[in-house]
Amino acid sequence: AFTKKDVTLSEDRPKTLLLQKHSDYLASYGLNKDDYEYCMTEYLRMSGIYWSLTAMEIMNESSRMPKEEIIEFISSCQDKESGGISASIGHDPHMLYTLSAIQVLSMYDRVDAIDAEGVVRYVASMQQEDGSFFGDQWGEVDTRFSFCAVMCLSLLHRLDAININKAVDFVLSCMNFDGGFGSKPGSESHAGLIYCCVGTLSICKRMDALHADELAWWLCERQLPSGGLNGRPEKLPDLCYSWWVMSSLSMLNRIHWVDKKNLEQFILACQDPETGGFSDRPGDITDPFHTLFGLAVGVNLFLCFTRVFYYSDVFFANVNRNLLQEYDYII
Ligand SMILES: COc1ccc(S(=O)(=O)N2Cc3cc(-c4ccc(C=O)o4)ccc3N(Cc3cncn3C)C[C@H]2Cc2ccc(O)cc2)cc1
Ligand SMILES: [Zn+2]
Repeated sequence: AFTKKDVTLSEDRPKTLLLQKHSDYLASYGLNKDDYEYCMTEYLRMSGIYWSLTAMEIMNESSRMPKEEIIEFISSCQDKESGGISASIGHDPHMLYTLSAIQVLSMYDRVDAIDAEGVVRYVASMQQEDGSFFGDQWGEVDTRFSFCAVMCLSLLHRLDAININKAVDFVLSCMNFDGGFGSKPGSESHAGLIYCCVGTLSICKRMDALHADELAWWLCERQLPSGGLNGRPEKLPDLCYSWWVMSSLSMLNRIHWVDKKNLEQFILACQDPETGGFSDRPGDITDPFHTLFGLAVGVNLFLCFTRVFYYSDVFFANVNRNLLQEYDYII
């Protein structure tokens, strides 16, 4: 049966970045602790804080976030015994939330608020004989956790704590004939995992090992007539894939292979002028996750930043303030 493979953008879609709306949306997210979505996302709270803070930083509005409360929360989420950090108080430590915590503390320059050596010990303890990384004590392997490990240790200036060559060997063992990467050896190529693998190789200074042209070709093939990008062939476009694809292309210095004007339209159409925030596709419910990635790519594309747009830059969101001023985006 024929299934819809793209979306059509409506005429009355937003045509500019509604930055004040997004700032208000993120500032009020989580104020009402009984809010349904807030309660349902307790299991990823640490990452939710990271996504909201980074989005606010991109808009130069991070002063609206409760800094001291966040730092206190992170400190109480570190597991004293393993050194790892959990998504919420009383949850199990995990590589995903350990990275989010270190990214937030790095943005606040408050890594001193936790036992950094304990974090290093936890991350190193997750590396396996084949160079891969577990996500937590239960032993799930995924190239996402390779990225978490090297990004986290890079922020702590402690890459010496793991076997870099074996980490690189495992990532390369996940490369497919299309130049892309999956979660494990033999897994099909997926834009989110390509971002993790390219980011890992970039931090390990092994971009030479990539088949850059084949990979960039597969990435720019993600763009659909609506301007949006999907994560795999035959899938619907989804805003967050704009980030996974565009950041990967940026690291490959082939960002010009995508139709930016078309993509910009799709990104702006994913804004909700009522609630504020971005959703995965026009008309869906907005969330902090898609709001970060919509802003990260939107602000870059829309303001035509010349600077190379790297995974680490967006995490520090050291956005060029005067460029935002130039486009009178100061809110
Ligand atoms: C709504 O269903 C999901 C499915 C998976 C997840 S996830 O945690 O595995 N994850 C991140 C993610 C988060 C949200 C979300 C909603 C509210 C908040 C508050 O901060 O965040 C929503 C989706 C989402 N996904 C799922 C997704 C995104 N686009 C399409 N889908 C199906 C991504 C998912 C995997 C992930 C990606 C990056 C990352 O740093 C961590 C996890 C979360 C909700
Ligand atoms: Zn998405």
